[in-house]
Amino acid sequence: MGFFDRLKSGLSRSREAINEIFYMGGEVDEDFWEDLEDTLVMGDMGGELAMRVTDDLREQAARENLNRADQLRDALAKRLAQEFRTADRDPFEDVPSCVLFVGINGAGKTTTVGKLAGRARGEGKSCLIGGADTFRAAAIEQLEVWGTRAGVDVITRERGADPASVCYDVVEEAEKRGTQLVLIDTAGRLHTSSDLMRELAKVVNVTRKRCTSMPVTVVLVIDATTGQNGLAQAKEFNDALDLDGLIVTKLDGTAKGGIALAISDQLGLPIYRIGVGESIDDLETFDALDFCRALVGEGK
Ligand SMILES: Nc1nc2c(ncn2[C@@H]2O[C@H](COP(=O)(O)OP(=O)(O)OP(=O)(O)O)[C@@H](O)[C@H]2O)c(=O)[nH]1
Repeated sequence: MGFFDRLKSGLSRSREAINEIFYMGGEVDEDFWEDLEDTLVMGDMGGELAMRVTDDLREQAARENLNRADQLRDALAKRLAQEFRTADRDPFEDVPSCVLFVGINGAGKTTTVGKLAGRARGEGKSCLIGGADTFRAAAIEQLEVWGTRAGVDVITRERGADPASVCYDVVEEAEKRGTQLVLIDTAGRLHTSSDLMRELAKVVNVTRKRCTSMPVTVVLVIDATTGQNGLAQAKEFNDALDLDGLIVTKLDGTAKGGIALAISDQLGLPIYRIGVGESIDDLETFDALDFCRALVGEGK
């Protein structure tokens, strides 16, 4: 299955709900607008965004005399796409670059680091992975497996070592080697644990301070299937770490997809990549219009 089909299949829950209103009568009436707004809210986009988008589309329909639902489908995708923030810079393309990955347990950080390292090597970029998850021996092993798969060296320390010191080591080694892309995996943590968040802030600050030779980007990896709770998570991480952007994983799963939009919009953060599967190639550059067409049902 190609990337777009995977994304479409992952977003089928949201799309089916939207399909229902588009197929219902055909003629746009008051019920259509109400149903549209409700469906967007149910798709995890949040009430304010759903209202704003519905109101704008309603004005457009009146202005352009679009009175059949099927005429509005692509207009909806285009309108939703405008809500995503765009990135000034792509931290995986514009090298040299150092990227720190943060997020709750199981969000997909390690997998994403592995996929990005594989992609970088495929493009002929030099890459180094830092394993700053020193809490779990299994986490270090998992990262090493990904490093071997991608053909990229992993710098880490023994279990229990200070994670900030790993960042220090990996930046030093990257500078010595002239590495183009540094990817640092951190330990998963609950956004509600203030001690762990403080420790993570230290890791981020040490890296930002130590790494003067290249820009440091802090990326929150978020599992799209977490629904509305994802927004609360993202807010906590952003408050503690001043995030630069997002990677949304598991969009091939049973995600509603709207949460990606809600977070990007509310926190003003771009989405750099999306994860659409577990294997090394299942990562794509985010394209807002493609994403919204998969969500709304107007595929390429
Ligand atoms: N379907 C699907 N599964 C994914 C995706 N990304 C990651 N996973 C799976 O999610 C699970 C957790 O991924 P990890 O990369 O270990 O997550 P993590 O954030 O590093 O987890 P911690 O080390 O506990 O913090 C694994 O089983 C991955 O294969 C994705 O885009 N799609």
